[in-house]
Amino acid sequence: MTGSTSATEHSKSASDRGEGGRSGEGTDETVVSVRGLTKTYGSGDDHVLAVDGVDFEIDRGTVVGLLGPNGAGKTTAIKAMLGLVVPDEGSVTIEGIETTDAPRAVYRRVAAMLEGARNVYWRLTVRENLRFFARLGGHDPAETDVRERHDRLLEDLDLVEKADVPVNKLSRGMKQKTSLACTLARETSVVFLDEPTLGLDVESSLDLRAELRRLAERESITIVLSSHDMDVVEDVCDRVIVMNDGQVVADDSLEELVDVFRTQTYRVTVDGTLAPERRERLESEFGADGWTTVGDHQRFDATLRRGEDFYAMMDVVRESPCPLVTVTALEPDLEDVFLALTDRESETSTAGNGETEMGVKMESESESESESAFTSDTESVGDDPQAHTPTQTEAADR
Ligand SMILES: Nc1ncnc2c1ncn2[C@@H]1O[C@H](COP(=O)(O)OP(=O)(O)OP(=O)(O)O)[C@@H](O)[C@H]1O
Repeated sequence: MTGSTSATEHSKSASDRGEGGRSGEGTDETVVSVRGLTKTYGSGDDHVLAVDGVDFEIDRGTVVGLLGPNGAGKTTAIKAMLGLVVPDEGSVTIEGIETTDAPRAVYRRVAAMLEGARNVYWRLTVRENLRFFARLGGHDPAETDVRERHDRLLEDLDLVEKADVPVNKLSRGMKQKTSLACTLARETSVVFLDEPTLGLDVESSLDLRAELRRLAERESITIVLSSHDMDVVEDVCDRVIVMNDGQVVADDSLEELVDVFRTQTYRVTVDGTLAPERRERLESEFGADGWTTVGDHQRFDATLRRGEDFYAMMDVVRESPCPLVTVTALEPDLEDVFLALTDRESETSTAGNGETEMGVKMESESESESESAFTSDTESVGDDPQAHTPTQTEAADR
């Protein structure tokens, strides 16, 4: 895909300059290392190449946004990083430990919030949940440092007043915050978060973003998050990895990625109305969108994949009987970058809540390799959490 290639090339050159690209040889600070990761589901004609030779490294204390359209391979990559999927080829290490060699040692170093509020025990209070999840990870909740950690989480996530309230009596946003607090209830090196701000009001979302930044900056926790809320990604992430068709199509600092597209997003205004065929051509060849009519003028926006596309697009406009009025360079946002990279503008669906679906969805997964103990943290307990049967690892770790 042209757009992807061009952006990746930019990323690589930025990386060569040491300005933000992170792929390459690991360093002492490398916490997550993914090398040549390949995973195929099924076989024969029905096989799906979900992840295709993915490489990246993540340094300690970095907040990484893993983005990509539906089916891009994000979930599979995350599951491989958690040790829930066995790669066909390649390897994943967490703090130097191969996930396939020592899954239990890896579980102690990672935590994940994969299904939002569904991973906590609704009949237990917020504090009881925190204590439970700390114990699950081998920490004694009565120890001073664990207690202090829980108090701080309650404080930071504005849950102090609700600490002794059963989770099923909380609002959706508070459940979500409880879930995040439980994910952080024990000390780990890496935290994977799927849509961490989903369902939160603006204030809670901002609190949570601040907490994530604090965790990364003060506690050097490495965070990998997926979100379809580009504001969250722009606010919280140091770095963005974009996947498409099983491959990494961009991996760079947020600033570099947006910079790459800064000179490539335009608003074009013409006098009159372009013919439908010409409009269709601008849409299909240059991704024109945002069509608006203002008085006698019509305008559209386009984020171009290559510099030379600008001239080609202007030729299409100039061939029309509508005189060109203005062309303005626009400041792109991460969503423009994402759409240009993944070439999926027309395919990107809109969820019922009006938000664009770009994040990881974990809920419908059920596969043979996922029976590992890690799922204990992510088990859906719905309305009857007490019915939960501890898995082997829960029992072993208690
Ligand atoms: N258990 C499975 N069995 C067969 N195919 C699978 C399985 N899990 C994922 N796939 C396929 O692998 C590809 C990558 O899926 P994956 O879930 O990793 O992508 P994703 O980027 O997380 O997508 P989404 O955002 O929709 O969750 C898709 O084509 C998907 O249909």
